[in-house]
Amino acid sequence: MYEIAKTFTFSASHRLAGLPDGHKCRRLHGHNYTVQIRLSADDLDDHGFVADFAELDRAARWLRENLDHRHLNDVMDGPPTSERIAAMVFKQCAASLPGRSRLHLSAVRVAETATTWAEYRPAATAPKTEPGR
Ligand SMILES: Nc1nc2c(c(=O)[nH]1)N=C([C@H](O)[C@H](O)COP(=O)(O)OP(=O)(O)OP(=O)(O)O)CN2
Ligand SMILES: [Zn+2]
Repeated sequence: MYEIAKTFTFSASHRLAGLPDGHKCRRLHGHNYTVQIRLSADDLDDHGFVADFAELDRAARWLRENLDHRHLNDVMDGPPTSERIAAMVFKQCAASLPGRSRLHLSAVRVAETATTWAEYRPAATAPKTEPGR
């Protein structure tokens, strides 16, 4: 299987109001989010591409138009965690991809900081855990 990826950024504010009293993330704050969108295929097209990287630009349009410089609590129902943002972006990007069965949106990864990330991928393509773990 081949996989391509492109990374996008957006800036937004949020607060995670359901966290315990005193947790710093209950307070209004913001992040420069990084979103990596990954597209896979079992074979390549006539150009030797999984898909033109421009396909990923199109998939990310929703992200730029709907999340950049927004307050994420206003955009989402429920807590705007990285995990839930990744799932939301995945669903939106999947809907905007061309309807060619050769291509699969394999994962969306969201990072709030340089050292943390959360990823959403459909269960069918999730890596298997080792027995006994
Ligand atoms: N599993 C998750 N945990 C946390 C999330 C999340 O989306 N998923 N989000 C937060 C907050 O948004 C917080 O702003 C980020 O927390 P953290 O990485 O701790 O941020 P810092 O830059 O302050 O990191 P330090 O290592 O503490 O300096 C919290 N948890
Ligand atoms: Zn935060």
